[in-house]
Amino acid sequence: CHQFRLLQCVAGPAHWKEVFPVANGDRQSPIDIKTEETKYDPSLRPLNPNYDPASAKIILNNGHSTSVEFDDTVNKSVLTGGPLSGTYRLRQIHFHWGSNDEAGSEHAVDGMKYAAELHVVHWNSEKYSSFVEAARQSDGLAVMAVFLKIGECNPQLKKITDRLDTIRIKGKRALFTNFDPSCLLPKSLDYWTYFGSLTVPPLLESVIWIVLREPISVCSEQLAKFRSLLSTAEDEVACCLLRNYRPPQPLKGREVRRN
Ligand SMILES: COc1ccc(C[C@@]2(O)NC(=S)NC2=O)c(OC)c1
Ligand SMILES: [Zn+2]
Repeated sequence: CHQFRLLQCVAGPAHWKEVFPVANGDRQSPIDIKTEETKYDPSLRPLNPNYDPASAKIILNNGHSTSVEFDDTVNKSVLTGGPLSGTYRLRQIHFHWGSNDEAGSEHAVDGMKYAAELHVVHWNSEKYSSFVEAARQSDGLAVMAVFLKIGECNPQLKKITDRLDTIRIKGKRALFTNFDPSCLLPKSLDYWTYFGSLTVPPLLESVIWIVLREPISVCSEQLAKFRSLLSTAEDEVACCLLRNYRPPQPLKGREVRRN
């Protein structure tokens, strides 16, 4: 797996700018949220996630993360409110984690990183006709980020971690339905919001980030299951997907607002 490591290190975040110059752009994600510098904005509304469990379709290992993909051909599962104008349609959820419990989240709060981070990805179905089109627009995507803090095993997350052994190899997928991702949201939907980007190439600067302030819990055993996923396909030397978080990027004068 050594030579693969070499390949991975060449393809690591420090080298992305050589292939994707936007990596040095003005609205890159993730960021370190300095809570003292966030600005209360009374115009921010409550978040209004409204998901239909029947939208869930499959669980997938794409080699970079594990995701649950939803049917986004109609406005059945949507996010409205918060900083958003219009309706954003649920597309998928996926996770970021690290090689140990001390780090793994993409966003940081006053320099502190959580063990992992959930991204709930939506696209602006009012203005654009597909996810791919929306992903190229400055207001195309809305991603809700939820921090996972080491503690009690999370019974809702168990619905996902119990299925990971069936999709260990990159490219594997399995049916996964009757799942409402609201079950992974904390009690409080208070949030910070800022304009940013995807955190994996092509790093498109099309994301309205909504970072929930309250974490949900995850236990070490559940995180270990994420790390046992393989970043390699059937015919390759097996390599575990030990970490998949991008480090915080320069704020470049952006404002982080809070409700
Ligand atoms: C072009 O479409 C893309 C490309 C990459 C990702 C993955 C990611 O970069 N985006 C976020 S958010 N976290 C990530 O790891 C994506 O996720 C919805 C959609
Ligand atoms: Zn992500």
